[in-house]
Amino acid sequence: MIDIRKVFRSFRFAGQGILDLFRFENNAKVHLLVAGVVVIAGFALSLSRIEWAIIITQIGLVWAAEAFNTAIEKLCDFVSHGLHPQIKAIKDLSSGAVLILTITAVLAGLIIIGSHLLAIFF
Ligand SMILES: Nc1ncnc2c1ncn2[C@@H]1O[C@H](COP(=O)(O)OP(=O)(O)OP(=O)(O)O)[C@@H](O)[C@H]1O
Repeated sequence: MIDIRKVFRSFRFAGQGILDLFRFENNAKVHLLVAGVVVIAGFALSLSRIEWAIIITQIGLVWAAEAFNTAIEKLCDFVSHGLHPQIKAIKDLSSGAVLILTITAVLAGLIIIGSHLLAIFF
Protein backbone atom coordinates (compact mmCIF):
# COMPACT_ATOMS: atom_id res chain seq x y z
CA MET A 1 0.00 0.00 0.00
CA ILE A 2 1.37 3.44 -0.95
CA ASP A 3 1.68 5.85 1.98
CA ILE A 4 0.44 9.10 0.36
CA ARG A 5 1.33 11.21 3.43
CA LYS A 6 4.94 10.00 3.16
CA VAL A 7 4.98 10.92 -0.54
CA PHE A 8 3.76 14.47 0.24
CA ARG A 9 6.30 14.73 3.08
CA SER A 10 9.09 13.82 0.62
CA PHE A 11 7.80 16.45 -1.82
CA ARG A 12 7.95 19.05 0.98
CA PHE A 13 11.58 18.21 1.80
CA ALA A 14 12.52 18.23 -1.91
CA GLY A 15 10.77 21.60 -2.32
CA GLN A 16 12.79 22.97 0.60
CA GLY A 17 15.97 21.80 -1.17
CA ILE A 18 14.95 23.61 -4.36
CA LEU A 19 14.13 26.80 -2.42
CA ASP A 20 17.50 26.68 -0.63
CA LEU A 21 19.28 26.13 -3.96
CA PHE A 22 17.86 29.32 -5.49
CA ARG A 23 18.07 31.36 -2.27
CA PHE A 24 21.66 30.61 -1.27
CA GLU A 25 23.61 29.44 -4.34
CA ASN A 26 24.96 32.21 -6.57
CA ASN A 27 25.35 30.06 -9.70
CA ALA A 28 21.80 28.73 -9.31
CA LYS A 29 20.53 32.33 -9.20
CA VAL A 30 22.30 32.99 -12.51
CA HIS A 31 20.72 29.84 -14.03
CA LEU A 32 17.31 30.97 -12.75
CA LEU A 33 17.72 34.44 -14.26
CA VAL A 34 18.86 33.07 -17.64
CA ALA A 35 15.98 30.57 -17.69
CA GLY A 36 13.54 33.42 -16.98
CA VAL A 37 14.91 35.44 -19.90
CA VAL A 38 14.73 32.40 -22.22
CA VAL A 39 11.11 31.65 -21.19
CA ILE A 40 10.09 35.29 -21.81
CA ALA A 41 11.84 35.15 -25.22
CA GLY A 42 10.07 31.85 -25.90
CA PHE A 43 6.64 33.42 -25.33
CA ALA A 44 7.58 36.48 -27.40
CA LEU A 45 8.71 34.26 -30.28
CA SER A 46 5.74 31.82 -30.03
CA LEU A 47 7.85 28.66 -29.84
CA SER A 48 6.31 25.40 -31.02
CA ARG A 49 5.39 22.59 -28.59
CA ILE A 50 8.49 20.60 -29.52
CA GLU A 51 10.70 23.67 -29.04
CA TRP A 52 9.16 24.30 -25.60
CA ALA A 53 9.73 20.65 -24.67
CA ILE A 54 13.42 20.97 -25.61
CA ILE A 55 13.87 24.31 -23.80
CA ILE A 56 12.16 23.06 -20.62
CA THR A 57 14.24 19.87 -20.67
CA GLN A 58 17.45 21.88 -21.04
CA ILE A 59 16.48 24.19 -18.16
CA GLY A 60 15.60 21.22 -15.96
CA LEU A 61 18.86 19.43 -16.74
CA VAL A 62 20.97 22.47 -15.82
CA TRP A 63 19.01 23.15 -12.59
CA ALA A 64 19.20 19.49 -11.56
CA ALA A 65 22.95 19.37 -12.31
CA GLU A 66 23.41 22.53 -10.22
CA ALA A 67 21.50 20.91 -7.34
CA PHE A 68 23.62 17.72 -7.53
CA ASN A 69 26.80 19.83 -7.72
CA THR A 70 25.79 21.85 -4.66
CA ALA A 71 24.97 18.64 -2.75
CA ILE A 72 28.36 17.13 -3.64
CA GLU A 73 30.18 20.34 -2.59
CA LYS A 74 28.36 20.35 0.74
CA LEU A 75 29.13 16.67 1.31
CA CYS A 76 32.82 17.31 0.51
CA ASP A 77 32.97 20.23 2.96
CA PHE A 78 31.24 18.12 5.62
CA VAL A 79 33.56 15.11 5.39
CA SER A 80 36.83 16.99 4.77
CA HIS A 81 38.08 20.10 6.52
CA GLY A 82 41.01 21.88 4.95
CA LEU A 83 42.45 21.33 1.50
CA HIS A 84 42.75 17.88 -0.09
CA PRO A 85 43.65 16.98 -3.72
CA GLN A 86 40.90 14.31 -3.87
CA ILE A 87 38.29 16.86 -2.76
CA LYS A 88 39.54 19.22 -5.48
CA ALA A 89 39.21 16.46 -8.11
CA ILE A 90 35.68 15.58 -6.91
CA LYS A 91 34.50 19.22 -6.85
CA ASP A 92 36.05 20.00 -10.25
CA LEU A 93 34.43 16.92 -11.84
CA SER A 94 31.10 17.87 -10.32
CA SER A 95 31.22 21.47 -11.54
CA GLY A 96 32.52 20.18 -14.89
CA ALA A 97 29.29 18.19 -15.23
CA VAL A 98 27.29 21.41 -14.74
CA LEU A 99 29.42 23.16 -17.34
CA ILE A 100 28.85 20.38 -19.91
CA LEU A 101 25.07 20.62 -19.52
CA THR A 102 25.19 24.43 -19.49
CA ILE A 103 27.11 24.47 -22.79
CA THR A 104 24.66 22.03 -24.44
CA ALA A 105 21.72 24.08 -23.09
CA VAL A 106 23.19 27.30 -24.49
CA LEU A 107 23.75 25.62 -27.89
CA ALA A 108 20.18 24.25 -27.96
CA GLY A 109 18.86 27.68 -26.95
CA LEU A 110 20.91 29.41 -29.63
CA ILE A 111 19.64 27.00 -32.31
CA ILE A 112 15.98 27.42 -31.30
CA ILE A 113 15.84 31.11 -30.31
CA GLY A 114 18.44 32.05 -32.94
CA SER A 115 16.47 30.46 -35.79
CA HIS A 116 13.36 32.46 -34.81
CA LEU A 117 15.35 35.69 -34.60
CA LEU A 118 16.95 35.01 -37.99
CA ALA A 119 13.49 34.44 -39.48
CA ILE A 120 12.32 37.81 -38.09
CA PHE A 121 15.31 39.91 -39.13
CA PHE A 122 16.33 38.30 -42.45
N1 LIG B 1 38.65 21.36 0.37
C1 LIG B 1 39.24 21.58 -0.80
N2 LIG B 1 40.41 20.97 -1.09
C2 LIG B 1 41.03 21.18 -2.29
N3 LIG B 1 40.56 21.97 -3.26
C3 LIG B 1 39.38 22.59 -3.04
C4 LIG B 1 38.66 22.44 -1.80
N4 LIG B 1 37.55 23.21 -1.86
C5 LIG B 1 37.55 23.77 -3.08
N5 LIG B 1 38.64 23.41 -3.79
C6 LIG B 1 38.98 23.80 -5.15
O1 LIG B 1 39.24 25.20 -5.20
C7 LIG B 1 38.73 25.75 -6.42
C8 LIG B 1 37.71 26.84 -6.09
O2 LIG B 1 36.63 26.23 -5.42
P1 LIG B 1 35.37 27.06 -4.92
O3 LIG B 1 34.40 26.08 -4.34
O4 LIG B 1 35.81 28.18 -4.06
O5 LIG B 1 34.84 27.77 -6.23
P2 LIG B 1 33.76 27.32 -7.29
O6 LIG B 1 34.23 26.10 -8.03
O7 LIG B 1 33.49 28.52 -8.11
O8 LIG B 1 32.51 26.87 -6.42
P3 LIG B 1 31.20 27.66 -5.91
O9 LIG B 1 30.09 26.90 -6.54
O10 LIG B 1 31.25 27.48 -4.41
O11 LIG B 1 31.28 29.10 -6.35
C9 LIG B 1 38.15 24.58 -7.22
O12 LIG B 1 39.08 24.08 -8.12
C10 LIG B 1 37.85 23.55 -6.12
O13 LIG B 1 37.88 22.23 -6.62
